Amino acid sequence: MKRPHTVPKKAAHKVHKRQKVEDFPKPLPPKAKRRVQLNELGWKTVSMPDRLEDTEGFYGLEEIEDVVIVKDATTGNLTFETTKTEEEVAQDVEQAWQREEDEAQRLEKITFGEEQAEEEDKEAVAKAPKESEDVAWEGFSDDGEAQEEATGQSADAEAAALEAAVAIKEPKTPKESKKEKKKRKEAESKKKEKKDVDGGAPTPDGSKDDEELSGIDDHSDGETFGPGAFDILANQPDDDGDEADVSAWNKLDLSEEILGSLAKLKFSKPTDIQESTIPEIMAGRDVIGKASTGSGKTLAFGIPIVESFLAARSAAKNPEDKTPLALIIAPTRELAHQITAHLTALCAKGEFDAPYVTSITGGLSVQKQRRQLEKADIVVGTPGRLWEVISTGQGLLGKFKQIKFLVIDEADRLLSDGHYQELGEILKILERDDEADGNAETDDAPAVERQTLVFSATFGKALQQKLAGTSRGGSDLMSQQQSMEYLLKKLKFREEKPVFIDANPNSQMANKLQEGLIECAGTEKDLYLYSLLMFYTKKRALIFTNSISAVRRLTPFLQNLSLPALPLHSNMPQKARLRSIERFKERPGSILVATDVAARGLDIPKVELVIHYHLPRAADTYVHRSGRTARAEASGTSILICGPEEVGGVRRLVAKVHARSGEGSKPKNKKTAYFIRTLDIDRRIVSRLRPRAAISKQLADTVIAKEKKNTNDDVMRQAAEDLGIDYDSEEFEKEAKGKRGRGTGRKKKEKEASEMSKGEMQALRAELKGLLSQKINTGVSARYLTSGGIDVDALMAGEGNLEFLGAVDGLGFDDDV
Ligand SMILES: Nc1ncnc2c1ncn2[C@@H]1O[C@H](COP(=O)(O)OP(=O)(O)OP(=O)(O)O)[C@@H](O)[C@H]1O
Repeated sequence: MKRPHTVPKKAAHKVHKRQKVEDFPKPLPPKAKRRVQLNELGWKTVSMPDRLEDTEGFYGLEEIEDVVIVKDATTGNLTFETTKTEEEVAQDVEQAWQREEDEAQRLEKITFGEEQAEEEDKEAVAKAPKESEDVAWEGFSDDGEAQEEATGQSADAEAAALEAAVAIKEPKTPKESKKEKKKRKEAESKKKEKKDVDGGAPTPDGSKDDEELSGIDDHSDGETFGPGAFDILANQPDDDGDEADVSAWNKLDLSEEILGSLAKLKFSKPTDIQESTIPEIMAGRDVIGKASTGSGKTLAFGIPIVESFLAARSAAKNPEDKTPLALIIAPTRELAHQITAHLTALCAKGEFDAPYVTSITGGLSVQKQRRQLEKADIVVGTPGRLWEVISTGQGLLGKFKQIKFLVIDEADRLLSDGHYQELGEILKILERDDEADGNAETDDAPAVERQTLVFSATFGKALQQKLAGTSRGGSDLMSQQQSMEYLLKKLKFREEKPVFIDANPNSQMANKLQEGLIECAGTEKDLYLYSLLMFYTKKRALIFTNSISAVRRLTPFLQNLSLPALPLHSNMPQKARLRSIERFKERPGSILVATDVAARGLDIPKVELVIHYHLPRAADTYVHRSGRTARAEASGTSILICGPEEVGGVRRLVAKVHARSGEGSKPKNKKTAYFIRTLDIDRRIVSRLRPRAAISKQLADTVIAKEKKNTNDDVMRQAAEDLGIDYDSEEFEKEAKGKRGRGTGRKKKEKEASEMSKGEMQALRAELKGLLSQKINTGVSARYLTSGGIDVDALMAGEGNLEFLGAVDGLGFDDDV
């Protein structure tokens, strides 16, 4: 039996025609049939052609043998029966787990680039240093501006109002005391001694040891995805063996182990949010932390958790009684894996026994995750899978009730309507009084003093309201206060007043982000997207859409135009999601076309351009999407493509996002007129790109229509087989004809597209190839792609993209904002 779209087929008995009946051995008595649940069986994955996986039109196929579908004649309900014994089924399941583990390990090897390497030269590759695309990270500026913002907040009337709800703590830069200085000096000299003893000495071939090279300890279990997918910290430029001077961290009273890790990572100083939250968390306070995107919030809560792990090491328990120390909840799988990788990498750089950090997310085996939980110190997960695993596992409830840290990352998202349900269940069980429940399993569990830590770049409720919504009334202050009250209500903080730390009170957007918009007819967004990407060739770009179908359509549209586009959306199989991110990260100049599943938290180095193909549905989404670029010290650009009717909404949105900077729509600096600048694309160039864009769109639509038709046919055929009737697609279509309704025009187009012949498609591809080989030359006279952004010298010299005469930089933005 295959799922999702095949019916069970009994193995055909091949009987030799001339064989006599009496030659057969006596038939075995029929095996007893047992009713089974499909999700309890050991399904085998059916390999699919790459083409299908890449278009992401399928979820993948799995098959199972010896299972028949039984239909109840009266109710029509379907049940499933097998002749296998319980042991046989258990064996199948065990084998399925094994296959899954093997597959995960294989994937991980691909991630590390090891599979091919193994064939070529195992040893040489194992020793070779991994290439890092990153430039040295210089650390955050500690200049007066940030200080001013911070101190400005304390005097702010808003702060007084908020204080009613939470204890506000201003970010501060404490001066190093004599004691601290002494401690720092001691630590530094100890570190030096240690280095002198064991090291930093290169291995004979000049490379570093394996652990340091790999960056992330993957625990060899295949489910904590390794550096390839999320080598957040492994990207940091520490390959030269040098360590940074980390004396700027001393005021935070961190352990030598963590200081050692930070030195190796070359994180020479804490970011504002780290500096202000770490001491509070280490002092046992509940903390709500707000800071702009890419400002290091993960380590702001991660470092104190690891410190707590290190402090508790001596009180090691029997592994059987092991309980996780921290539970970190994030809204998406990718973010959960990234946080896991981030913390694992922090510890891998240190010289201590690292805590076991594991991800509990959908898309991977539940059983295996349960096993991993048994040894986990830090658990990072998405609410749905966490709830499933905790609530159905044995003894896990009691263990989780003893966690010492509960972290809600991207809290405004997780606590918003529509996402809260499963998180709410988790919170409920964590708070539940067992004695009242009579829950014997956890009666012995001691009451634990748990710290609750809540982080995000956006907290204002107004930011969550839809653009078209009613957010005009009420100031941002009110909404922020409301959202704090909301948080206090939903989360059971241990303290009456958790500390609220806003590291960037005057701005939600990253410092070095430049914002622009391009106006075009709604029907021409594809063309303008292509034009923009042609202009920005070689920039790593992230394109956001509001729907999965748009991702499915735009990816082949861009690929047909020879642009390296990759898809990312929540309906893709998990391994394909990870693969897309990995490729996006590896290949300079690649393009990720994504839904908002990529909007929050993802920390992919060197994303230089974010394009909003669809307008974000809410202002907070705009902040988070745009925050995928201009992270840490880097600069980046965010461009909205909008139809004429959308421009007003966009301006409102941007005004709202920048409202707290206190400048309204005043100029950001002398050169840039407003926070967001309208980009004046040269329409002549766009019109020269139109023919190729049109053909590419036609091809992409055709492929999708054909796939859709095939999938529909399969589904109909299965339904027909289940019902015991014949399915004839043409007959079915004839019957459907005449039933006219909404979407008939679209369906007609789809049908036409799905019927395009191979020859016609080949002809279109050839035509497109011809067009792509031509230069788009407008002559070097008037205006170019955008006013003021063209490097005319480069243009004259024929530099930049060969297919498209134009500079690749500029776009009328200033380099330093
Ligand atoms: N002290 C530091 N010095 C230098 N780099 C740092 C420091 N702390 C964190 N980073 C790096 O900064 C980047 C952004 O960190 P992180 O992902 O934690 O940001 P964030 O604030 O959680 O962003 P978002 O709001 O988008 O989730 C990461 O690549 C991380 O390795």
